[in-house]
Amino acid sequence: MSEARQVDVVVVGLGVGGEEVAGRLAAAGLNVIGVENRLVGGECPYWGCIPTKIMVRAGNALAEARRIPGLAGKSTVEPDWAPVAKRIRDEATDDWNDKVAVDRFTGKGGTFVRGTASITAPGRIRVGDQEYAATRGIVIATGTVAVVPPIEGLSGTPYWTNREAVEAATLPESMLVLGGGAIGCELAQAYARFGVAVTVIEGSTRVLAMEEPESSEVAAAALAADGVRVVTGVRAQKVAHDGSFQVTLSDGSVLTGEKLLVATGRAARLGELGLEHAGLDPAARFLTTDEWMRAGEKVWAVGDVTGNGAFTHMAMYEADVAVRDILGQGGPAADYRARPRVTFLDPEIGAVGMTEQQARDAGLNVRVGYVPLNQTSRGFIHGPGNEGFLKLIADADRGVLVGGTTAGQSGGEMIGAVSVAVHAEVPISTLLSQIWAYPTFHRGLGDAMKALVAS
Ligand SMILES: Cc1cc2nc3c(=O)[nH]c(=O)nc-3n(C[C@H](O)[C@H](O)[C@H](O)COP(=O)(O)OP(=O)(O)OC[C@H]3O[C@@H](n4cnc5c(N)ncnc54)[C@H](O)[C@@H]3O)c2cc1C
Ligand SMILES: NC(=O)c1ccc[n+]([C@@H]2O[C@H](COP(=O)([O-])OP(=O)(O)OC[C@H]3O[C@@H](n4cnc5c(N)ncnc54)[C@H](O)[C@@H]3O)[C@@H](O)[C@H]2O)c1
Repeated sequence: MSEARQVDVVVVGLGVGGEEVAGRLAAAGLNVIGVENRLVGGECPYWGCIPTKIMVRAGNALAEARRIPGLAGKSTVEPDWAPVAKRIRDEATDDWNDKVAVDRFTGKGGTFVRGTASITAPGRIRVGDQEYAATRGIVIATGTVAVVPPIEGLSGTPYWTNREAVEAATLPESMLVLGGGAIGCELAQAYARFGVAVTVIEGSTRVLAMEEPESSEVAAAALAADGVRVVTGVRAQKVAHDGSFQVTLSDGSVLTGEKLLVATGRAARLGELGLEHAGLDPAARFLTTDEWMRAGEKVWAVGDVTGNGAFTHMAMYEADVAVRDILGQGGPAADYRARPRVTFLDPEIGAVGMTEQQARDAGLNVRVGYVPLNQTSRGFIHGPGNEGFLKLIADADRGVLVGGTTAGQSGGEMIGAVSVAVHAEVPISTLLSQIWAYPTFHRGLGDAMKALVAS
């Protein structure tokens, strides 16, 4: 092994969070090593947000065209996956090539190392034969991978995760989806809109189980409207593959499909990082951090690996906090009260902060304002495709919103207004006196505010 190379910072994993940290520290003049064992940019641009939202955009165009009868005449829709696969391959991922992203990082003055990094001692990282001594510290941004549950027969089969589902140049005739969370639901609807016969198998009693129950109802109805079969409250017990998949469920029934997509959650793989050499627990599920993203002595962690919310905007947010801490710039520490999320179904389901149940569990004096979207002016105007609702959650004692859900057309955009209110703790009295443009979807938030104070 060659002698340890002295640097300021080593960033392990150059996904969304790591690339942001490494790039900004390098641009600030630090001597930064960025290590990535797959593609710089991580899951989001190559197998996550961007390609799946390209699918969603295409599927939504088909769905909107199918709404023309009754609204604007006749339509004939002939779905074709080829332009979607082409956009993903050529425009979004450069055929899964990260040269542009590597150049972006080195252009800021960083040193890129392709390989798998592990900690060998406090402040020390090894990649292959080279050791690095990081005087300022180490940033761990290694993300998560798809969880593959220990179901009998599954591991030996050619099941898909989000990666194969995103890389598919052609579509199967049928697909079973294990898991009705964000990944399962989004991919199920997108595939179904291109003619794939999709069945979602969700172990808990409802899809999108982390969100409001009303969100689960809207999501289940939307999937059903696109021909997706959703079975809930059953778990897969056995998987067999003989060209197609047979999945035996806990109620004894057997489902078949050409492909099987496993979308049962994500896990940080901490066991392979040598964390024990830095005084951290390699058996933990996630790396616990303080409000400055410090996981230990001269160790920071950002993104999915912290378990604070597996979203690109969370990785970027935590990266910003860590960078400011490393550079001694101060500013606000991490604050998770107004964590937004959007499930990109049609209708979109935006949410921020607490659900009603979370607020009740926290012992708050909860008030709820609820409005079905089709009872708002814009919902009525919109007609077909106007499913959804607006739900606001208030802490009546403090007179502020602590959460909300905006399900419907532009639900992901509408949640921005609720995010501001939760983040800035805008008094409900101020929100009530706000003027909401007519007839926008977001004007429904004014209706929900009135329903809240009347409740
Ligand atoms: C199908 C899908 C759709 C999604 N859609 C959305 C969405 O619409 N909106 C949203 O906000 N989020 C979405 N997400 C989540 C989003 O992709 C993640 O939250 C985000 O990528 C997390 O960034 P990260 O930097 O923490 O980790 P990652 O992007 O996972 O990057 C971590 C990187 O570290 C590398 N690495 C790991 N270990 C090592 C090691 N020892 N040495 C070197 N390199 C290593 C990995 O190869 C990886 O490239 C989606 C995810 C999936 C799977
Ligand atoms: N629009 C977005 O922002 C977006 C989109 C996709 C993914 N993501 C991120 O990625 C994360 C992971 O997504 P995900 O959908 O894989 O995970 P998830 O945790 O959101 O959902 C997994 C689902 O699988 C179910 N499940 C687990 N084991 C099962 C089994 N054996 N049989 C049947 N069902 C089972 C769970 O009950 C759960 O509902 C999300 O939580 C989110 O943070 C975000």
